[in-house]
Amino acid sequence: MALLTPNDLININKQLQEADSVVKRVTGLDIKGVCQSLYGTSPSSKKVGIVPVTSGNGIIGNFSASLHVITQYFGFDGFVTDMPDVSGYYEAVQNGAEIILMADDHTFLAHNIKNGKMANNQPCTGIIYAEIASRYLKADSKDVLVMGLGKVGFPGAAQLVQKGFRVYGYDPDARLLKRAVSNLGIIPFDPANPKKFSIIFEATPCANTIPEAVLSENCVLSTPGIPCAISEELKNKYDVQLVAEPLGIGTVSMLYSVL
Ligand SMILES: NC(=O)C1=CN([C@@H]2O[C@H](COP(=O)(O)OP(=O)(O)OC[C@H]3O[C@@H](n4cnc5c(N)ncnc54)[C@H](O)[C@@H]3O)[C@@H](O)[C@H]2O)C=CC1
Ligand SMILES: N[C@@H](CCCCNC(=O)[C@H]1CCC=N1)C(=O)O
Ligand SMILES: [Mg+2]
Repeated sequence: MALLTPNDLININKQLQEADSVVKRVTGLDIKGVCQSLYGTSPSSKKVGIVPVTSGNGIIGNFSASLHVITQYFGFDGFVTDMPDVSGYYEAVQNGAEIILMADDHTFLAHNIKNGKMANNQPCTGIIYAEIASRYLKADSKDVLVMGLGKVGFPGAAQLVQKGFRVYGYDPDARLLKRAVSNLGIIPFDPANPKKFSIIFEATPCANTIPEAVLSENCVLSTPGIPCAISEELKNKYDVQLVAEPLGIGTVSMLYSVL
């Protein structure tokens, strides 16, 4: 499980603002607008209880505080409980939380205790980053490249297939590539025989996963992957429209999916 570090989350509000302006440039919508079109739900100021969890590797510095900033940025009424774990959950419900946000080392969930809906961060992240990529106003074809077909990448690839794109996918894990080809009907991308794309979605925990040969001028790279999939040098050389943010875009996708 690739865990966030406090350093990934420094000044999350500025990171959200920067990501929002790229999303607007790429899709014509802001992040909230993409969520509304994805889930058909509208903005809400619902009370969100953020519960720190000490299990496993324990509390991650800046994590709960960042979730608080994220809920406020997107217009929800968030609060972080004083206590963690079971006591924190009890405190959140006692203080009127309608949605609970909490994460251990394996699962980051949003649970709407009023309507029973529950969301998992991994598919919600893949779906929204794929949706942003698919809405690139200047895309010159329906071809899209997906790098990484794991817990975030596979649901993102499924979203792109569902929206009628011609999805080329790659993962060095042959089992996962085979699963995506047989379950989603994607085209296995051959790194030895690359082609250029204007839309790329990446979801891997590795740097430099995007070969220069697939980059076209002004292409969109939509990636939740940490560290970033592309070097600053390549990003500048091709003027890549990079949509990348460590926590907030995936979280607001979870929140809108449980409204
Ligand atoms: N920004 C955000 O909001 C979020 C970011 N993440 C990050 O997204 C990344 C992916 O997370 P998961 O899908 O849960 O991990 P995962 O381990 O389930 O999947 C990652 C996949 O990438 C593949 N991969 C590795 N190198 C590759 C390469 N060169 N080309 C293509 N595929 C390659 C691996 O074989 C693996 O199947 C992690 O870095 C995680 O921290 C996860 C959730 C939210
Ligand atoms: N238990 C800790 C939070 C652990 C979160 C681990 N999961 C990740 O880092 C995932 C979530 C999005 C990106 N990576 C706390 O409450 O402070
Ligand atoms: Mg994110």
